[in-house]
Amino acid sequence: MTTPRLEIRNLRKAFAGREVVSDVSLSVLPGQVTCLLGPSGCGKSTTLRIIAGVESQDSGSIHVDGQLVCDGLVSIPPESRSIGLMFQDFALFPHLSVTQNVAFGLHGAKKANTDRVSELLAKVGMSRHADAYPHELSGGEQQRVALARALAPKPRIMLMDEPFSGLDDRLRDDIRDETLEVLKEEGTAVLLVTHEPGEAMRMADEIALMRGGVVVQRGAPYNIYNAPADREAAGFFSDINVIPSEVQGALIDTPFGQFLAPGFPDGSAVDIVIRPQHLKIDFDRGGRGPNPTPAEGTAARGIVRRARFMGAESLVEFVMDYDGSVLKAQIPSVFLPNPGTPLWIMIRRDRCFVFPRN
Ligand SMILES: Nc1ncnc2c1ncn2[C@@H]1O[C@H](COP(=O)(O)OP(=O)(O)OP(=O)(O)O)[C@@H](O)[C@H]1O
Repeated sequence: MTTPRLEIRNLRKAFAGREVVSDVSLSVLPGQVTCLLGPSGCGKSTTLRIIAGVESQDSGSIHVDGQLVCDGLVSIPPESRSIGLMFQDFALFPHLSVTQNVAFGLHGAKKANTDRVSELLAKVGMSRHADAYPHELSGGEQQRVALARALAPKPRIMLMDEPFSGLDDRLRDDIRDETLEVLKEEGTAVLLVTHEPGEAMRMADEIALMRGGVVVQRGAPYNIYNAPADREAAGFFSDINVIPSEVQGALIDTPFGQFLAPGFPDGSAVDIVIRPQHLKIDFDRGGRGPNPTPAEGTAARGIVRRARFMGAESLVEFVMDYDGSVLKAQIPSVFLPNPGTPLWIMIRRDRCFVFPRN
């Protein structure tokens, strides 16, 4: 089994008696990108600062390549942890050129350093700006130099805290992809903090979903998206529809047909959760609606409340006949029915999640 490049066990940290990191454990393999994803204030940055060594934990341990970096007794200083940092306010040194910025953290033979700086500037596509000063560069170019600077000493681990949030949308996608390519080439283990699910899905080999100081789920983006641990985890990645229901005899009766609910006791309240792109829509056919199908179950009628064109898809909201609740459907084409139109909705049963109601 590969030794994790970074391993965190049972990390805890409280500020003024309030625990903001509660029992966080995770590991990152060499060459792997793990995203610490969660809403603002859930303790992501604090976790990162503890790993970097600029904050100390109350308990728990951190190992790098199997070696203890800190626990309650030992603490290796930040500069000896072989950790590169790239934060949102990645400020380059304004009075140093691009080359000098990248070379800043390098010690040892001058020739080797010059080669390393050239190699990295080539990798991040900044060779022709080697003699420029930061104020002469665009935001994206500064970001590339910051990446080269952080990678120059060949850190074993790179910690990145919302590193792309200062960039505009179009540029951000390009820089993310380029950054990922360089990090993979260098084989660095990366722990990246973000509150944006899209960024985590794009960058991560593994996502650690954090909430209230706790990692609630870890897994590959595909698995987290398609098998969320709970209703909040499902809702963090996209809009969700919730159909509140009750279990009787391991079955849930809904306007969309029966669902299996093995393991739930009789009378327990559950939520059936489905993402808007997994609703299917059919026409009214003078009130007859569609025939039930085994895969999609029974259809239920709703009245269009609003339809919006979103560019690549359309978003249609329905007020459902059965209880007046609102369901949202995302349709991958231009589909803009008028408000008041009756339509029928089926839900893809293989895409539904059943969670106990909190
Ligand atoms: N030095 C500190 N002293 C007191 N409270 C702190 C300190 N640092 C962080 N906190 C608190 O700890 C909680 C978690 O903060 P943290 O920065 O780790 O969250 P985050 O998930 O990174 O959020 P964001 O995405 O907004 O940065 C917040 O409520 C914050 O106010």
